[in-house]
Amino acid sequence: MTTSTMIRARGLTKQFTVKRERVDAVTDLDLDVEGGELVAFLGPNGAGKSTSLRMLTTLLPPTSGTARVAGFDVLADPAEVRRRIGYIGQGNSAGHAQRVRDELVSQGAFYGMNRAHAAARADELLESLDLAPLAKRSVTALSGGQKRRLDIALGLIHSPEILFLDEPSTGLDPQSRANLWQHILDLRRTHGTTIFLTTHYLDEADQFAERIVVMDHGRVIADDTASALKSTLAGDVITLGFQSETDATAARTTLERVTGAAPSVVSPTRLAVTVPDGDRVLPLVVRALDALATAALRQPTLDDVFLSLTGRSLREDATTAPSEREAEKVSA
Ligand SMILES: Nc1ncnc2c1ncn2[C@@H]1O[C@H](COP(=O)(O)OP(=O)(O)OP(=O)(O)O)[C@@H](O)[C@H]1O
Repeated sequence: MTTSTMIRARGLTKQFTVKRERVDAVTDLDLDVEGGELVAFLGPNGAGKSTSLRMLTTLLPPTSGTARVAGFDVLADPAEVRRRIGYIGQGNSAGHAQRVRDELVSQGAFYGMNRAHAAARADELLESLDLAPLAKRSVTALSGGQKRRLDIALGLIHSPEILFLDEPSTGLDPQSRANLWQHILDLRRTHGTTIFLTTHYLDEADQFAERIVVMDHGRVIADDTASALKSTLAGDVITLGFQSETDATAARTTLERVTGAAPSVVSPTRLAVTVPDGDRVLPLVVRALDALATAALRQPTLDDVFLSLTGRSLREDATTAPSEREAEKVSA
């Protein structure tokens, strides 16, 4: 482990037993994160992201395997790990009826900071997270986006070297999401904080994280930059919509013959196929398929990467059509 390695996990595994059945939540997680990296953990519901985060933050003991975070072993030295990390879970940590600034100062006291030090740090964070005008407001009177920013301030009060965020932007409107991301990026730029977060929003992971770790069924199935992951799918994605599941199923053989590529099932009535030269292939596909309802051509997204790795879509609502250059309607 080099001095700047912030996370080093080897064979990290967590099994739960639910009604005598074994649940393999995380299996053999190997992970190295260097100081200053911004890593996004992606995966469908139940993939094992939160369980991984909870093991790395000492909240959950692993069934087997090891992890060192900020230089300390999560099992042997949990207190040392906690001193050096911030963790913001899915629920709100900021839930009390205290005033915003008082909540921060109390949190500092929890970490053993003296009052003057905690107050000075609270003021610094209120400023950098755009919360200064709300310092005297009761926490319960904050909006969702403001509360999430306060959560982040609470996680940062003791100046951690690494910040873990579990779905920081879930439930926020697009403007608050963009604002929150601005703050996360600023933090990294100004303090060099290592940031490890989970998200369901593929677009924000694509845009902001320099490294994407994809998890499925408790295992890491991809780990690279967004552009490297997408470039493994060199070419264009043709997405086709059908009136019925029967039509979609019947079209698969023809589609494979015309394009020379195996189609993926996006939803019961939607197929996708990746081809090197979409402009040339799309008209051939449209001519060959009678029962086609919609056809669209676009660049690959992270969802296409997941689809090609697993045969399933990462979108929570896989039946929702993508907005990008959507559907030239070709037949009814
Ligand atoms: N305390 C627990 N007891 C039993 N099973 C659990 C427990 N916590 C998680 N699991 C199971 O472990 C698996 C992984 O769950 P986890 O919450 O880590 O997934 P996730 O990727 O974070 O999902 P989401 O995106 O929905 O938050 C799931 O099958 C889940 O039901």
